[in-house]
Amino acid sequence: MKNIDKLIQKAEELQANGLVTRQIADELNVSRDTVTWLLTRSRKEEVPPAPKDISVNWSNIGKSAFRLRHIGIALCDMVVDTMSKTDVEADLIVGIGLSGVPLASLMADELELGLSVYHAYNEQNDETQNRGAFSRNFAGIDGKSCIIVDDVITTGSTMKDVIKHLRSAGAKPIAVAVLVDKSGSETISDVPVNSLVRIVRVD
Ligand SMILES: O=P(O)(O)OC[C@H]1O[C@H](OP(=O)(O)OP(=O)(O)O)[C@H](O)[C@@H]1O
Repeated sequence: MKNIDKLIQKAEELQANGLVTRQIADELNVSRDTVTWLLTRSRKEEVPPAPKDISVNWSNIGKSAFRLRHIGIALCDMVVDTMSKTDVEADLIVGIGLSGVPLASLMADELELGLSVYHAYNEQNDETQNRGAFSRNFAGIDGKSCIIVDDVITTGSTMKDVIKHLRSAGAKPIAVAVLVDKSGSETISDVPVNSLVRIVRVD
């Protein structure tokens, strides 16, 4: 089966299980436009050209704590390098749930920093609205300098949300660290983005 057919099948399965477009997009690490396209194609309707998008599957890293730890160390190295060019010292790693949290936890351990966790929620009936909160089970963020960790940036909207929440709570987001940045951004809301892989379109 071709990769595209596998994606269509997975999108259909997730839809049948009650997930909305945004959730399917998050699960497949593609944009919402791509999910709409995949589902339209699956119904054999006349389809517009496919959106320009890339599906990221990092499960060969995520399935092994050993691999994840080593990837986390590589990301720490990048972040330390970036931060050595500034006077700012980090206090906290903020992991974005769910997929950013294992990586964030390993990085907090490696850098001997506190660990905070952000739950990204979206409104049930409004796929355009992101809402989120910091978990009370982890470190508080007030006044802290934070490195935000996630697996993938697709549109950047989750990251913008976290940065906004941190600032409004009096914390200072000083760096973003992700495995893959599909937005190709060097900064998001003026915070430098460190990614192991940055995808930049040339067309
Ligand atoms: O840049 P964006 O378009 O905002 O998309 C990126 C976000 O989507 C995924 O999270 P998701 O909400 O699926 O949670 P998950 O970590 O449980 O997969 C991913 O882990 C990022 O947090």
